[in-house]
Amino acid sequence: MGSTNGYDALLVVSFGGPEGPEDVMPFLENVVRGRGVPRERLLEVEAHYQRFGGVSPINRQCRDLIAALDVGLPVYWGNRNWHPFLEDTVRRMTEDGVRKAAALVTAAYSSYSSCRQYLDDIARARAAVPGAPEIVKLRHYFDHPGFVTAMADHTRAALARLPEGERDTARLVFTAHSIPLSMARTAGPAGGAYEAQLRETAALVTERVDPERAFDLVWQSRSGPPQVPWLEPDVCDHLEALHADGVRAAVLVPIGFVSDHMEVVYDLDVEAAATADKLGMALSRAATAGTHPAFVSMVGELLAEPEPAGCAATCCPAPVRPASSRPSVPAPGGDR
Ligand SMILES: CC1=C(CCC(=O)O)c2cc3nc(cc4[nH]c(cc5[nH]c(cc1n2)c(C)c5CCC(=O)O)c(CCC(=O)O)c4C)C(CCC(=O)O)=C3C
Ligand SMILES: [Fe+2]
Repeated sequence: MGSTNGYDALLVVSFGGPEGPEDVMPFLENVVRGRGVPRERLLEVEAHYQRFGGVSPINRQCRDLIAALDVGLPVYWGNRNWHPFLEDTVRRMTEDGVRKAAALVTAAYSSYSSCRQYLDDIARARAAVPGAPEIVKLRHYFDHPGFVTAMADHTRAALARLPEGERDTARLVFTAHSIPLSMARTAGPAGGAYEAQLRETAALVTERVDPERAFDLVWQSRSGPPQVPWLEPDVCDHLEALHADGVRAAVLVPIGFVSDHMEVVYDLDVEAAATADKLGMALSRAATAGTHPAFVSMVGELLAEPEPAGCAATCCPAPVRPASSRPSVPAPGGDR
């Protein structure tokens, strides 16, 4: 396809995840360094990973997406929290003579966690490698027709998997990762962008699937200390509330994520599924965008767009954390 912006490579930037039992704790420590996540929560999450043999599905999904891409450029892959680390990838790109790469981040929305942290980690990796290429982050794609089409197709397929008698009245329940309220308030140029963008995508998907149907946006995977307020309601509490209102069936649509990684397969397919089971509700979970052809084509379309202006330095600032949650000694590699 070539590129109008002088890109000579595409860099896929993702979260990273463990690939075996012994990777799990060091990975989790990278993720939560300086973030004030209670130890008990960490051990709980460790058990989620160990239940799946210590292997997060996210790396396989990144490899599958990269294999499906056909953008006429060399494609590199680097993660924030596990191998292949961004810094190692940027070093390889530099050795290969890459001058200007476009970055596709596997997170579609604005917020500190889903945008700024990726930008910071790209900047840190570039700073560590002399002669590193310029890296231009592609724009947020939450409302791109490729992403919306993929999610709409997967939502229709999930509806079709419900028992026939429940399909017409099933509620669409869109989910995304909860974030602290302080982070939600400062997301995007004017604040509130994470939730507003998610609501917009949920509406766009619903419009394509069945404009008459009721839908909700709820949250999953909350962590952090209990006294810190995060976006609510949690998906499992919401299923209880729907049940109490007489709703008999729901389709969970994880629009907050682009692949069926651990937060999706554990928090929805294990936990939310158990809640629905207990309540006697029919539940079906839509696949994430993954390697849906419309999502794959979107990447080529983003590369052909005029070069994005990029986020202002003041956009999606790091949330102020309680002093007790900050490390007293900076960790090697900095505050990821
Ligand atoms: C907005 C958002 C996304 C979506 C955007 C994006 O995709 O980036 C996302 C994705 C992901 N989150 C993931 C994993 C984890 N997130 C954690 C912790 C946290 N996530 C947060 C936010 C988000 N997270 C926040 C505010 C925290 C609290 C700590 C902090 O303030 O930073 C923890 C620590 C344990 C825990 O506390 O749960 C883990 C293990 C994985 C990998 C899954 C796999 O391995 O398959 C993925 C894709
Ligand atoms: Fe997370």
